[in-house]
Amino acid sequence: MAKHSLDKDKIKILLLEGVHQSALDVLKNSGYNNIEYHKGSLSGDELAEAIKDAHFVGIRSRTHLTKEVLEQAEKLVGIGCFCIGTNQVDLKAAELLGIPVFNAPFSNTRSVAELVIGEIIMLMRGIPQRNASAHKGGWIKSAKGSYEVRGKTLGVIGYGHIGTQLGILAETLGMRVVFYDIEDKLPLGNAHQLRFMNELLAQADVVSLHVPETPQTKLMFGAAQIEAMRPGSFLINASRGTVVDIDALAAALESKHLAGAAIDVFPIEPKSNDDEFQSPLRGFDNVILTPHVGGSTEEAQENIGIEVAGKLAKYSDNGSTVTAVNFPEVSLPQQHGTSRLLHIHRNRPGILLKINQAFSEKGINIGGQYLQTTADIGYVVMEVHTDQAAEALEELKNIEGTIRTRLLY
Ligand SMILES: NC(=O)C1=CN([C@@H]2O[C@H](COP(=O)(O)OP(=O)(O)OC[C@H]3O[C@@H](n4cnc5c(N)ncnc54)[C@H](O)[C@@H]3O)[C@@H](O)[C@H]2O)C=CC1
Ligand SMILES: O=C(O)CCC(=O)C(=O)O
Repeated sequence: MAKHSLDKDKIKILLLEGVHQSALDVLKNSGYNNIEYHKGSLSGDELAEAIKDAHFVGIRSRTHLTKEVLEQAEKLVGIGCFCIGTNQVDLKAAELLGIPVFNAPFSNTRSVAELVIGEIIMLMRGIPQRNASAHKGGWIKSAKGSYEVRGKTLGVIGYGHIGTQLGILAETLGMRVVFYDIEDKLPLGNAHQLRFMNELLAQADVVSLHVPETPQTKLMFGAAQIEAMRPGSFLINASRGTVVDIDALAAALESKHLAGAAIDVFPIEPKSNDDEFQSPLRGFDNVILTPHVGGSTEEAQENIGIEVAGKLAKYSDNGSTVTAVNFPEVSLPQQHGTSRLLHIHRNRPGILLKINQAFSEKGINIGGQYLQTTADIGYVVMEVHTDQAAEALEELKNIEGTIRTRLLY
């Protein structure tokens, strides 16, 4: 029978931001019932209080797990981002504290691509302003400024999982697709990669941004890029709010250089649905504003729940870190008849030697050993006879450079 260094009922899992019921089902089916569930995000003292005795935490994009928050979370062993973006977590701090971070790299990508397709059609038909007018009793029955998407050019910036799917969907509507990416990418369908972003901006009737938040993408789309877009074209951003200079965008809408925009992500987003949304883009009838719902569909959230909860349960059960975004990746078979020890340490020469020496001096036989490292940390998983597991754990705790140890079973 499997034994954990902690009884599964003592492993507290904190789930925030209303992650899908499927996550709870997976965790409960894996024997984890000590779950604290919150519909919204937490911050400040509330977050510190809830996370201080949690072993795992599950979040979406609103909860910020900074170095300070993580340092207060003394029991935390794993983080699940129930989304794609992991920029809301200080990944380096988590790594140095020996905490792997998992996400769902694909599960909501189709949902984002579908939303953007809908927005392209709505924007090119001038629907947002007609809709706004009709709500006020107006009636703009006119073809002026309304276009089919067929034959128009879509410029995709960031041709990854979302950008590629968007390109394929746009082509089925008869659009021509060009893209810009810092990497050489295989163009799908008839898409065409352009070497310079400005080439794309000069050609595109609609520009859609699908880059991750990195130091390089911060404000990468500012006044100069907006100015380089074709007069009367449209901008869509469902990537991250830090990528676009919102004031520059507002100015281009004000001057009518751009005919409209669809924005799903903002530099500052309300912490909960009860907080007011503030943005210089409020009040433009030709702008579709959505509350960061690009990936918020029932299908995506259910799949994300299953995927990320499964990764957390697997790490807790057998130490597997495959697909962790900040951690050495170790893929492990289930072990029978032995106990498994996890040891996370500062990556410096000789640690493995010290572990093996310590075990050898105590007569602890190692049945299996797996080691992976990053530049800063090492992650070693060992199998030992169950009778010797407790003694082996004590030995591991005393190895210089140890960040964290766990005995699984
Ligand atoms: N609005 C929403 O609800 C959602 C937003 N997202 C955001 O969308 C982003 C993209 O998602 P995926 O397509 O799955 O990511 P991905 O990692 O598959 O693709 C990103 C692409 O951007 C490229 N890239 C990186 N830096 C670049 C730069 N400076 N210039 C041009 N290209 C650059 C990469 O080479 C890569 O091809 C996520 O990182 C996330 O922030 C993701 C899901 C839902
Ligand atoms: O659904 C969410 O909470 C965030 C979606 C997102 O932006 C992502 O997956 O990166």
